[in-house]
Amino acid sequence: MIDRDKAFRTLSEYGQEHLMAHYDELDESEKKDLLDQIGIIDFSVLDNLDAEKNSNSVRGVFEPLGAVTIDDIASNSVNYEKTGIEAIKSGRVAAVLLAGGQGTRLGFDKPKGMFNIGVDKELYIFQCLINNMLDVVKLTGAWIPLYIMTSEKNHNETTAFFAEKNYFGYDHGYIRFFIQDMAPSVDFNGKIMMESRSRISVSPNGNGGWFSSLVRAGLLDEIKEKGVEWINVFAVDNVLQRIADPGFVGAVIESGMQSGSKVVSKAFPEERVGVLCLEDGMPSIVEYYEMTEEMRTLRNEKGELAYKYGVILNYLFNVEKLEEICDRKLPIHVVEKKIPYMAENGELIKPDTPNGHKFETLVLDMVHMQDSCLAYEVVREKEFAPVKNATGTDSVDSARELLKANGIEI
Ligand SMILES: CC(=O)N[C@H]1[C@@H](OP(=O)(O)O)O[C@H](CO)[C@@H](O)[C@@H]1O
Repeated sequence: MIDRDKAFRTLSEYGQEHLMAHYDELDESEKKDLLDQIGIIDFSVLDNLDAEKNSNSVRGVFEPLGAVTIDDIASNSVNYEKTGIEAIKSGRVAAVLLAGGQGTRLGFDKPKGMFNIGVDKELYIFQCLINNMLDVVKLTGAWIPLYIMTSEKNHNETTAFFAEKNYFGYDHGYIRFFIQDMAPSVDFNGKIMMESRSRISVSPNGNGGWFSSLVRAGLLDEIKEKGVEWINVFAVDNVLQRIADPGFVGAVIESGMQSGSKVVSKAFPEERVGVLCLEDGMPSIVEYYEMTEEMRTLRNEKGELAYKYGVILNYLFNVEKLEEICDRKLPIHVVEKKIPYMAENGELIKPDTPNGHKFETLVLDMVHMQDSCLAYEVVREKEFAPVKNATGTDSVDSARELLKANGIEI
């Protein structure tokens, strides 16, 4: 633990002395709690508030990137699957589930994966994902090591839930949990916010933090000891996605590329998915909110969207390459958010409009650090049912329809 003076020096270096304004009024355990938080926060992220204007907004020259299409895959599936099954059977494939988030946008104040998407029966989001993995376990006869990233906010609830549900039938010897690192939240003047007199406002540092958090948790050694070569990283919110999909794994291995990304053909220009493309000749993803109107709507000579391959947040990375790039800093995205904060009178306020910034690294920036990335096109109706909102597009309702259409009882 750092002492009071050291904490104060660190804060003054970054103009954040106000975090200790109430220090003398705190009891001993609160004092310790506050100093512990100051001790672990990486204050250097604050530098991005100025640097942001320069670094993240300057992008290279974009070009569309081709994919192995649904038709290509159909004609090579036997071959791809054979290669993928071999890799899975020999323990060369693991999976990482990004589950640090809460179900806030669904109106659900628990880990998102604990949301029950079932109608006539219980069917949790986590359960859908595990069931999808169990299909591959059945096919290959091999358990795929699964690493689940939680956050400080939802770790205890998530681990207790999995234990209570007996890991939904997955061999829990193959499941490990690790906690995502946190970053502080700031107001529009760059001052870190407080949630109470002894609690600094922090939030998970974006889904790009998964690899460094995994390394910090000491799990990379285990991954290497097991002989894992490929890691399939996937998001919690797509209940139809295939995980450690032998066809995808096999196609990436056969292609000789360093990484792979599952993609869908975008349904319409404004669809809220990032697009996989080339930036200065290297694979890159441009998020939906970063795309220019021209990039969103440009058509090729066939009349299709030029940037048509949307990512579904299901990537395959090579462990050796990840180790090589892990010392390189991922760009930090400064994102406007609604951040609960303590007012002058000590009351916790939950704002209705954005009132500050959070700092996030994004997994998609790791794609730009790869020499190559195979875009692997999947059938959206079969593999893409994102649960982002309570109703409407990409919602609980639309995901339920898609689950039913795929013969899954809900
Ligand atoms: C930072 C990140 O990984 N963003 C992802 C993620 O976006 P959301 O803003 O979380 O919906 O999921 C999309 C797929 O549902 C994917 O297209 C996009 O690239």
